[in-house]
Amino acid sequence: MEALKNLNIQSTGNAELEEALQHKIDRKTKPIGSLGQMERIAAQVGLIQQTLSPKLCKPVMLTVASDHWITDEGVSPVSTNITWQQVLNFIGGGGGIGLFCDVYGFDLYVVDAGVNYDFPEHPKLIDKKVRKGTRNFLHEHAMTDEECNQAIQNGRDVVRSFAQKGSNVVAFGEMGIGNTSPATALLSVFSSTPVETCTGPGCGLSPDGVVNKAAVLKQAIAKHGIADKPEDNLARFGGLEIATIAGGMLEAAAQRMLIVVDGFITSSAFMAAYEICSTVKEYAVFAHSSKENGHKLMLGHMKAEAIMDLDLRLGEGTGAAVAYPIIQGSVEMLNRMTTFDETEVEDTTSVKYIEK
Ligand SMILES: O=C(O)c1ccc[n+]([C@@H]2O[C@H](COP(=O)([O-])O)[C@@H](O)[C@H]2O)c1
Ligand SMILES: Cc1cc2nc[nH]c2cc1C
Repeated sequence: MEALKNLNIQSTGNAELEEALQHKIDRKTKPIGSLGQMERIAAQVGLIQQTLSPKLCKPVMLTVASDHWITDEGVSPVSTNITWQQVLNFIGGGGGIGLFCDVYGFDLYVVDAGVNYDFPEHPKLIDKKVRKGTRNFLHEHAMTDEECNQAIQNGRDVVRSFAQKGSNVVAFGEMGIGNTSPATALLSVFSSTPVETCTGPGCGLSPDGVVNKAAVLKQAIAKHGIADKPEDNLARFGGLEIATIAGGMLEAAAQRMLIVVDGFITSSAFMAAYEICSTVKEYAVFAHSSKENGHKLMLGHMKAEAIMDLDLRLGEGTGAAVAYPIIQGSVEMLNRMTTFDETEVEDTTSVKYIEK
């Protein structure tokens, strides 16, 4: 696929720096390893930036929106009008993501990847509309190869433009009524898990509705079959926002940016990117474990460790924004926490913690 050519993602691996980062963390006035996942995040950001003193600059939140005509099959409990209405809400600073970006210091942009609405121009809205809504993949592929390619390219272009403006942290979220269906289909396809096990209520489907949703997805997967190439599965079962986010994540890794992944749908985009190039995982932190059924399965499939579990299932990027202070704290710990060498605290680094 054209949009995946000239993609150069380098491993962050550097044994010498990794050891130096670990030593720096171990000299802090704390028992060895006692800041747990925060230590791993600090070392990861150090490796991404190839420094003992990383800095988080100009964090940007990209909430990518699209509609999905699989909704014609009754797979979502709410009207597709919510997608465009929420886009307008977000760019005005509203909704969960508008609020949390304000609280946690993210510069929020909404990317229109395929919303069924003609928006007026707005400084916070990036027009990358490929078409009005992903096709109903019960009957035809969700995207043509060209549409999927365009969406991936758009994601890459948007992220590159922020890297060029000095952002080295990019969080991803999404808005799209019906988009738990493509995310669920991708989970089933990529993890070889029965689709019934992957399917959940999305934004509030009834138990009968969930049974219908799983049946629709099962039929769609049987109709199109599973392709060898991840990008072909993305075109068959994905969504325009999912493909745009996947492209954005791949570009973020190529630009050595830290990627903050939100919930179920954003993680499905990450999973597609991961299937395309698994090195992308070295650049990603997973904000939270969503309440949507398949998310824990999805994270497990990628051996990914989520920062928190707050029973969130809103999407939009909200979990990524809420988790960000933990990432900031991890990096500040590496840079600014006192050490045994500069305080009067007795050095306890010879004490080893034995797991029971
Ligand atoms: O991020 C999540 O984990 C998450 C889980 C369930 C639902 N959502 C949001 O709900 C919408 C999709 O739900 P649905 O039922 O219409 O497929 C979409 O706008 C997502 O942002 C998000
Ligand atoms: C109101 C509403 C807000 C959302 N935000 C993300 N998905 C959503 C779904 C609904 C229904």
